[in-house]
Amino acid sequence: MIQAVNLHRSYRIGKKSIEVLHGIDLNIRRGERVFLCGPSGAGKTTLLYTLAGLERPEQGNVHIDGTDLYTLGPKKQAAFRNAKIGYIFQNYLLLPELTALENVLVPGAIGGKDETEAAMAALTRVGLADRADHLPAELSGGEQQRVAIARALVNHPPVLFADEPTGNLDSRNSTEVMDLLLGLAAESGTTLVVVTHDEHLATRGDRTLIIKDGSITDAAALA
Ligand SMILES: Nc1ncnc2c1ncn2[C@@H]1O[C@H](COP(=O)(O)OP(=O)(O)OP(=O)(O)O)[C@@H](O)[C@H]1O
Repeated sequence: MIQAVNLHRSYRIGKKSIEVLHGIDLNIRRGERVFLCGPSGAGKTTLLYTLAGLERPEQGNVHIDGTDLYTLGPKKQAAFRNAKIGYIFQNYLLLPELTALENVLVPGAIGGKDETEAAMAALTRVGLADRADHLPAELSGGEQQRVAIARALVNHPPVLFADEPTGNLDSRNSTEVMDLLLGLAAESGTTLVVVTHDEHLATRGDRTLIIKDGSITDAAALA
């Protein structure tokens, strides 16, 4: 479902260029749940952005469901992402001036009865139907994260990326949010890639990958 070949990405800081992704190859099967771990600054977010079409690699390519992401023009790529890819950003990234319902509506073509129904259905799936009119500031961290999950899933994407979805939550909320994410993904056969620092949570998928020094290793291979 997700195939990455020879991904290279570096950042220029002053005069220095630092290579963050060092020729990464990756194959993730349809419906597989993969956890991605690694030290802070190892490149987990950069890899997720690159796999999701949000950051073009300097070398290499990414195929999602058979489509070569970075050969698409900007409009086609945006439409492809909207249909195929859900993304849960680090720190929720909800728009503070919009209600929970309006935040979930953001990925759709704004407005229309069907979109509102779909957004309400997504909020219901994450247990927040009664909070639809609340602003993010009126919600707890766990609730905000659930709104972000509803937003990522509103279009029923076959692929879902989640960057530290429990990073700001206490352990009870972390378990609840991870249960929800894994449950929703299992219900619809979603391919799931989750970045986490939490080694306990990282064992709950089908596979754990470790990124270190710009390269990726299967955790099972290290065991
Ligand atoms: N836009 C940018 N410009 C310059 N350097 C960047 C940029 N984005 C990331 N980096 C650098 O690339 C490296 C990898 O960053 P990335 O955010 O991918 O790491 P990470 O593994 O997700 O870290 P964390 O676990 O702390 O979130 C870091 O050294 C970071 O400082």
